Amino acid sequence: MDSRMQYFLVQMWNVFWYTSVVFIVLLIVKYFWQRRKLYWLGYCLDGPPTVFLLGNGLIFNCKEEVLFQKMSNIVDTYSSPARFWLGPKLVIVLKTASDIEKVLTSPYANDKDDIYRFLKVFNGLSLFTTNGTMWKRHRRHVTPFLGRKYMDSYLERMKKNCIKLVEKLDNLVDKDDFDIDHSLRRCYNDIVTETLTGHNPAAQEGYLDYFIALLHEGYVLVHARMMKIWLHPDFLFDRSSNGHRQKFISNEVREFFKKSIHANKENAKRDNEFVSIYENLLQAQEKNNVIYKNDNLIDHLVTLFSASEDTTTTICSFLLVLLGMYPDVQNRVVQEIKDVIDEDIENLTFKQLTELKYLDMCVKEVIRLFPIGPYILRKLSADVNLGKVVLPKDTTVVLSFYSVQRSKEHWQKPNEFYPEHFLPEYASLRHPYAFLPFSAGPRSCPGQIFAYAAIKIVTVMVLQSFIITSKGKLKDIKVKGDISIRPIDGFNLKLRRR
Ligand code: HEM
Repeated sequence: MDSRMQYFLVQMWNVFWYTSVVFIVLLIVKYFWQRRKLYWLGYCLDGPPTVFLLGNGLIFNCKEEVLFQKMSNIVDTYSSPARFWLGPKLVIVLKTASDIEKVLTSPYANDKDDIYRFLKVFNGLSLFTTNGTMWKRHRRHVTPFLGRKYMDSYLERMKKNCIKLVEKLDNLVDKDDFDIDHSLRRCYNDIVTETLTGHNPAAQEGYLDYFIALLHEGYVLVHARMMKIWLHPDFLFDRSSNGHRQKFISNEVREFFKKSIHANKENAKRDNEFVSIYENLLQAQEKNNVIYKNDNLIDHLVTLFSASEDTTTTICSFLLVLLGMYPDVQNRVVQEIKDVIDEDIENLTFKQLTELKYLDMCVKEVIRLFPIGPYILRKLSADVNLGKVVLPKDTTVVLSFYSVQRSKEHWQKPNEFYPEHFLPEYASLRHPYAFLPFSAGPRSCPGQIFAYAAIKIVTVMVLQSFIITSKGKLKDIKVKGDISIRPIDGFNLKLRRR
């Protein structure tokens, strides 16, 4: 190769190299520009003056009085166009019942924060991931089928699966401590899938263990992405091994629902009494195609499934472990079950479940201590007046339900398992926004009736057959948080035949 040719090639290489560098820099600038509002500068009301990292931003924790003095400055700065466009997103963490009430009753706090976009990979366009009119349409479409009217029919399916659960647990009687989460998760996967699609996937026979493990991996990936700034760029994440894995899991989940719907159609001739949520959604869509048009009902199924399977399993596991730690409470629940239902599970109705008032108090106390959604994020679509200060449009508010549900101001024994917190005489005096496990307002959880029914029926049937014992006390439970809160050491307990 002569020297001119060599010179030419070197120059070409340099051009290629510098163009690539400029191109990559431009891509990074474009990404940061587009996503600039995903970087937080936050202020947390009511707390010692510390700084902590929440997901992808710094939150300055300071005393409420100090913050409100500073607040007018902050709000003025954010109202200036330069800071508004160039500065990081403004995040305010609210921890008091009255502040949370003002946000949740405002018509300008119904939109989810941008960070929920990472759920789209699983949930598509559905309740979790949409805002505005599209969200309203989905909400009107889905919520009726989670109402009281349908509970007796769902209860029949729940009972059948609980009978199987009791059979399976019978093999573990008098054995060493074991983690109840595994058996409950299988049971709730059967309950939820059957309610949603009409098909029972036989999770309790072990047919779904691989799928359950995949699901958990999927939840962990989504949560990690929400929390870690370096996993945010789609361009990089989609090409990473985690990105490929997430896509694979998402496809598997969707395939699972398509197969379940198909399997139910095959079985429909044998059992045509039960109408699944999918069939109801389909009928409603056919009747009101213009209003309810959603290209993919699978998005709704995946959303309802992911919203219910893990939450009910986790809360019920916490409840059984706590009943094992507090035998007096367990005995009271057992007595109440005898009084209201006796042994007559076959004829058990949804109404009877609602009459189990003490069990209800126990479930509430567990969700108070371990709220599955310890905080939620909303983006304000207009200024919201907190009284002391006006939060500007586009602020992200973090509503910390965990703080308010453990606050001395509202609870006699904030860090203890004390179902009496929910005695009507105490509950009626409490601030209505001091207990918000299902959030409140138009975007509150539409599945709470279903959740209470599913948790109560499993507890009733387990307690009718077994005495639970678990070691330690509430204070010994150390929790970790991924997409839900769960104990680091698992939900360990021991069973004896009752
Ligand atoms: C103990 C169980 C449960 C708890 C503690 C719980 C809690 C919550 C909370 C706090 C929210 C608000 C989230 C936010 O605004 O970011 C929510 C939303 C939601 N939940 Fe639940 N949930 C539970 C069970 C269920 C069940 C069983 C279903 C369905 C059958 C369900 C379906 C949903 C849906 C679809 C939303 C989104 C609502 C919307 O944005 O319009 N949840 N849940």
